[in-house]
This record gives sequence, structure tokens and C-alpha cells, in this order.
Amino acid sequence: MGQETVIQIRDLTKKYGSKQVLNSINLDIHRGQIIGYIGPNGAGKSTTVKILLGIVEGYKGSIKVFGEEINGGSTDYKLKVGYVPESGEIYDALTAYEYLEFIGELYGMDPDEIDKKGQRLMELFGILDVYYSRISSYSKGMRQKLLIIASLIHNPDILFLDEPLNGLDANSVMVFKEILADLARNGKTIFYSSHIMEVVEKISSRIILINQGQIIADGTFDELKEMSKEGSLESIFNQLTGFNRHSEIATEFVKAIQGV
Ligand SMILES: Nc1ncnc2c1ncn2[C@@H]1O[C@H](COP(=O)(O)OP(=O)(O)OP(=O)(O)O)[C@@H](O)[C@H]1O
Repeated sequence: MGQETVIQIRDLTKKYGSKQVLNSINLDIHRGQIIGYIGPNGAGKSTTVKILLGIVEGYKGSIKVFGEEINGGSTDYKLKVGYVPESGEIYDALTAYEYLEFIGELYGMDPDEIDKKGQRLMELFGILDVYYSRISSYSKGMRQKLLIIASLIHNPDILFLDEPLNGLDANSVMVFKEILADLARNGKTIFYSSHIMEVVEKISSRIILINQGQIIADGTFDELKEMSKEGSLESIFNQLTGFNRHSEIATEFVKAIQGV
């Protein structure tokens, strides 16, 4: 597969007002990698992803996707990108059929192709029976499955996932993890943001840990283990982000609830 760079980030810096949210991020992401992008709440993960997607502007530095600077005006690269947002902004009043037609057409797909593919993917996820039902009637997991299908319907080369397992049952999680591995084997690049360390540890070919807007670790799970001498990704995460007050905070929290 070689080392084809699909995303190149140089000195990416972003401020909201006077708050420095990203502080000189440098990254080269290669074709076929599954990047586990992790970090504490507020570290800057979503901001990075939204900048890469062209949703957030006003940053400093350079970002090239497939060799092209993304603030250069061309939005062609967006056709090659899929995105599962953390909180699904989804049109409740539409049916899955209507929603997928809408999304697919934005990507320039043929309506019949969208319909055929949409039905097949819904069938494989076990939700074909609600294809013509309004999304407002869906369970949480059904909505998540639809969001995943919508992000993949145009066969993107890069996939950004923000807590994609939200609401999925254990069987669906297993299927989805296999899908990600298969996609990566087929040369797709996956940017996976999550707080579920056991999953990130298992599926990622490379883990990037961001803290206070800076990359503080970047490597395979084995390399991170070697670096920190900790066993699980959860404990590596705690150690590298300098956090060891779990019990103390929990005790104080329970005391505060009880008013003591
Ligand atoms: N639109 C905004 N205006 C002002 N500040 C923002 C905005 N969006 C994000 N921030 C700030 O930027 C910082 C990084 O936020 P971001 O959403 O990137 O974090 P994150 O790593 O994705 O966190 P989480 O794990 O909680 O989702 C936070 O301090 C947040 O308050």
C-alpha cells in the first residue's frame, strides 16, 4: 500500500477569542491507516476534525488533503470524505429513503443507485423495515446506523468518525468494527475519535493523543505502551495526561451529592 499521504497538517493553530485551542499540530496521515484520535474533553479533537472538514475556518497553518490546500477554494476533496458527527444532526421529519436520497444527491450520485445501495446497507444493518418510516420514530441505535450509512453511501476515501458506536448494540459493534478493518484494507483512511479506550486500542493502527491542543503521543498501541510502561490504553491515557485523581474526585462527588 506504500506510504501515500492523504492528509498533511503543518503548524495548525486555532484560537477562539484569546483561547488557544490548537497549538501547532503537525501530522501526516497515510492511506489505509485507522487513526485513533483521543484526548480529554476539550482537548481539541472535534475542532481538528471540523477544520479538516472545512466546517471551521479562521485557523493558521497548512492543511493538504490529497495534496491540495483545503482553504484554496476548491471543495472537490469533500466529495471524497465521509463524516459521522457525534450528535447526529439529522432531519427527523424525513424517512431514511428521503434522507439518503438527499445526502447522496449532494455527492452527485444517481437517485436509483442511492436507493439500491441505501436499501442494501439498511438490510445488512437489520433496519430495512424502517426505510420508509420517519426518522423521528427511530431508536437511538437505528439513527446511528442511518448516520453511518449516510456517511459511507458515496464510497468516500477518508472517513471521520466521532463516537460512532453511540447507541449500537453489541452485535452491531462487532459488525461495524469488521467493516472499519475491511475499509482500511481496501485503502480507505479512517479518523476515529472516541473516549472508549478499549475499542480505540483494538481497532487503531495508529493512536494520536492530543492534550490542550498539542499532540503528546503518536504511535501504534505497542509503541505507546513501550513509551509509558503502562498496560492498557486507558492507563496510558491517564498517565500521559497527568491524571490520577479518580478516586478522590469520585469520593468528593458522592459527598457533595449527599451534602456532607
Ligand atoms: N465555537 C466555539 N467557540 C468557542 N470555543 C470553542 C468553540 N468550539 C470549541 N471551543 C473550545 O475549544 C476547546 C476544544 O473543543 P473541542 O470540541 O475541539 O474538544 P474535544 O477534544 O472534541 O472535546 P470532547 O472530548 O469534549 O468532545 C474547548 O475548550 C472548547 O470550549
